[in-house]
Amino acid sequence: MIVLNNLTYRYRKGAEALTDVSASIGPGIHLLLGENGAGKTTLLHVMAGLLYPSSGECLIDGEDASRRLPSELSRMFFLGDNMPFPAKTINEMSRIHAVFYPGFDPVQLQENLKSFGLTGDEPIAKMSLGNRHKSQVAYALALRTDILLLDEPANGLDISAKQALQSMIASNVNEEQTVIISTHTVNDFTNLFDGVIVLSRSHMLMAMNANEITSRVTFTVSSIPAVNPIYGETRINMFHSIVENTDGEDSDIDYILLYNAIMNASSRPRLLQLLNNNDNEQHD
Ligand SMILES: Nc1ncnc2c1ncn2[C@@H]1O[C@H](COP(=O)(O)OP(=O)(O)OP(=O)(O)O)[C@@H](O)[C@H]1O
Repeated sequence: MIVLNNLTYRYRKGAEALTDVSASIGPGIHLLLGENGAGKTTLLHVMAGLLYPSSGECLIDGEDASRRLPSELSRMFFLGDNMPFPAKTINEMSRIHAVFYPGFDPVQLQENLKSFGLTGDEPIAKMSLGNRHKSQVAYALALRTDILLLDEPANGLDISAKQALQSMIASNVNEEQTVIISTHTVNDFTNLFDGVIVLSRSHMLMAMNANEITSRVTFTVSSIPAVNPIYGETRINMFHSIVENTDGEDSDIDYILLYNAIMNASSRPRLLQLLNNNDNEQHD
């Protein structure tokens, strides 16, 4: 469980990147959304213990992330966008680095690499950006850490690699793992998420389980406008809406619609009121 308690982070030469952020994030695959500069990468860095909060705290299973205890570091992996790997190849990386991760599965690594058409022996320095990214994501998933933080994992991947990545995440991640994926391209990962976290302008707008969301609101698509929608958009002559869930039926979350609704100043108050109707920010 990742617990954020009134977490604030201010860069020395910059504005506040996280302001009084609180949430509890449990096992599952969580989508992290927010506009450019919202604070997503900063949040992932704080969770990984790479940045220390200016105030408040980030607890990973009760341990302060900023202490970077070796026992905790071996349970977590952060894959940043364009992160340098200290090895010539992914296979070398697995020999010198994966030893620190007790859950590492070398067979899984080879399977992951194969689904991207890679062997792991390609020199990282000579790989294209997309292929480097593929091999790094394949490696990160095979480490099987309890906490996995992925910053824009689909960046630079071609269409078929994005599809392979989605199936890889679905098949690699088990129920006990907590995976947070920051992305601007939600459609690269359909039907993958157990929860969603939205940051905007350094503030946490929501951190909720998918089933909590669908128990409170319903996502509809119809040829006529919905009655009393919380938020709606017209896409190719169809009305896509978020309405209050009054019949208890689950619907599939349209993450783009949800994000647009929460970023819209008119719909946000009613949406948040419905979503938080028990004032519970639990996200486990
Ligand atoms: N090293 C830094 N020094 C000063 N300010 C920074 C630094 N890194 C980020 N910031 C600022 O902190 C805020 C949050 O940045 P962050 O990179 O966390 O946002 P983000 O949501 O990941 O954005 P993006 O989607 O564009 O990657 C922004 O205002 C950014 O300009």
